[in-house]
Amino acid sequence: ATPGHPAEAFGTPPPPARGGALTAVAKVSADRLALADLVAAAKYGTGEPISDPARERVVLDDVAERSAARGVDRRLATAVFRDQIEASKDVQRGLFARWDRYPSARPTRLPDLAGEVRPRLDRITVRLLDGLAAAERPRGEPACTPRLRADAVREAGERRFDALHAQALLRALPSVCGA
Ligand SMILES: C=C(O[C@@H]1C=C(C(=O)O)C=C[C@H]1O)C(=O)O
Repeated sequence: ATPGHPAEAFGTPPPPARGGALTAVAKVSADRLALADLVAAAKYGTGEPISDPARERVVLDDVAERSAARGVDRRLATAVFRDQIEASKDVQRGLFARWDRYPSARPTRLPDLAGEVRPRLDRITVRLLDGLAAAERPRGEPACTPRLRADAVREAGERRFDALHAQALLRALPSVCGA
């Protein structure tokens, strides 16, 4: 404690440390959301739908199986990934609308959805589940929601996310705290 520092003197708790388990969850979620740009680019102009329920089923089945192996509550894990998926689709819809309107902003490369992008998403699944396992304690604390929101806002700022991605990142996270 710094003698004479008013906050210390009155026992005000210090601000939450950065780099904690919830911060890591926000970072992995931002990594996943950044991939939505590649997903959108892989689908745009191909007739491939933004929403693919069969693929979502594969993702959620994978999550259910892997969560059990890590001791992460299966319903929690599934709820978190449902939010991740909705957030990804928000970004994809936003990008499609942008590209319809501004042809010069359209992607110049057609990424390979099955061969490149989905395998990258699958690797993030593992990281996010590990993150949820590591964040078990802070997830149950009352400060979870405000801390995670603050982490998401900071993460969006550091990555120079636009409003579309920043909103989607907030959309991706509430279920982490059981909301
Ligand atoms: C990311 C994709 O788009 C959507 C979002 C998904 C996800 O976030 O995992 C899965 C299926 C699609 O509904 C995809 O098709 O792979």
